[in-house]
Amino acid sequence: MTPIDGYPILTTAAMRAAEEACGDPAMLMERAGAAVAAAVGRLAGGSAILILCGPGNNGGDGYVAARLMTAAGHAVRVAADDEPRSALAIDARRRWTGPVEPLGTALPAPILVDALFGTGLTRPLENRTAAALHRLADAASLRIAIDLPSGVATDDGTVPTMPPRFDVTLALAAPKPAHLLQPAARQAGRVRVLDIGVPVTGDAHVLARPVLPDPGPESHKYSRGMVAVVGGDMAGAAELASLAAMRAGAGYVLYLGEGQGPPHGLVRRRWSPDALDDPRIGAVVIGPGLGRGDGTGARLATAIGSGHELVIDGDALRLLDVDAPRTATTILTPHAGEFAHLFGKAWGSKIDATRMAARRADAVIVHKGADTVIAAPDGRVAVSAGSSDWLSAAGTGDVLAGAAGAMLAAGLPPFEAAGAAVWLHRAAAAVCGRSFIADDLAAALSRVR
Ligand SMILES: NC(=O)C1=CN([C@@H]2O[C@H](COP(=O)(O)OP(=O)(O)OC[C@H]3O[C@@H](n4cnc5c(N)ncnc54)[C@H](OP(=O)(O)O)[C@@H]3O)[C@@H](O)[C@H]2O)[C@H](O)CC1
Ligand SMILES: [K+]
Repeated sequence: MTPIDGYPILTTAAMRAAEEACGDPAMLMERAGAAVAAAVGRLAGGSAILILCGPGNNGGDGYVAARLMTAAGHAVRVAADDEPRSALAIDARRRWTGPVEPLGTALPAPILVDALFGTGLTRPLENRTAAALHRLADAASLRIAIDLPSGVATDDGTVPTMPPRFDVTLALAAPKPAHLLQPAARQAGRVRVLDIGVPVTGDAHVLARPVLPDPGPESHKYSRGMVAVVGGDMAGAAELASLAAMRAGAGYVLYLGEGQGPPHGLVRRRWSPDALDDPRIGAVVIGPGLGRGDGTGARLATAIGSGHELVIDGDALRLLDVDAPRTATTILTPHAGEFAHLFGKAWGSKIDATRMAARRADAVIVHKGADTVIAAPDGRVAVSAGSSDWLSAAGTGDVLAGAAGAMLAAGLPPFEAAGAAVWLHRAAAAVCGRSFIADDLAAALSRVR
């Protein structure tokens, strides 16, 4: 049972291709069932287990696990409505010698294992199946989904049928998009990968802890990275971005706008058209608090023309022409509304849509949300799992933009810089707990850096 950080994310088709490349499918199901049996056995302790089996290979995994756990001394019952249809599942069912109860009348058990549907779900669950799943899940004290909660669409994280909320989902071989994308991801609970000997690769990964450069004896403020934050109508937002850049590790942050006061380490200067003419600037952050008034378009044009690496956020995203050529490395940080404004109606999953947008804009895109997706123009994707719902507050996006500026100025390539900023932002939110404010979040970056 491995945490998912850093794992490749596989779609249904990619998972099938990986399985096929592995040879004997019966051996794979036996391995999957054995891995499930070991994991569920550990989670269950001595409690009784009820396994719900569907007609496909997800159900087949359930029958194999039931057989192996019974042999290991666990109290296991099986419930199913449909006879198995795939050859593998038929064989797995044949080798389960215990009774199979109807779903509708099965009594609950403390440990519920959902092996109804996995990657092969093609339509909503029948009402009676969904009702039985919810009834039995509600009565259980631990709910475990095999591969995926039954009812979610593997490749885009939509929910043709809303499953119960599981405590643990055991992803076979690799996480799938539905383990990360909302609303499905919420229902999966903690996701752990079971290694079943299928090698998996891909260009989309679960965001992993970044390797961040630490200062050394030779370091000085400019070598740690100089970030310029372009201010505008709302000083507070740009100041938050500035503070976040400092807390994320930038050696020198220059705030170009109105306003006075702490922190005293922040260098304040009025905006002027030549304000960015400093070769020591490593990254420019523009958008937080920029506003949409007169002169904001000119500030954005100056930032883009400066040739410095860019983080474009907030109001600047409303002014940006994504198709206009830019020479500088760019990170764009849209939330869903800004993404729709920039790129129109999304096609496919959030992963697909963000990847296409990154190609089109020739920029790294941080498509924010409870399931933040980061994509690079070369097709690489990282998805952030498990961020705090308390991040849904004003100013948290400004903090992310500032952190991204610090990572760029520190010399990280843009895809890695964006991923590092998202990681730090999420980690800072985790240490802040509940009902924190954006200022707390910025301050907490120092604790997780
Ligand atoms: N990852 C691995 O290496 C391994 C994964 N395994 C497991 O296999 C499943 C995928 O198995 P598959 O048989 O492709 O799919 P499912 O078990 O999810 O279900 C497909 C069957 O269910 C029918 N179906 C689909 N949707 C519904 C629905 N809403 N209601 C009723 N029936 C439904 C479908 O029939 P069709 O009519 O759509 O053709 C199929 O009969 C994967 O998730 C893993 O658990 C293997 O063990 C090997 C290793
Ligand atoms: K399942």
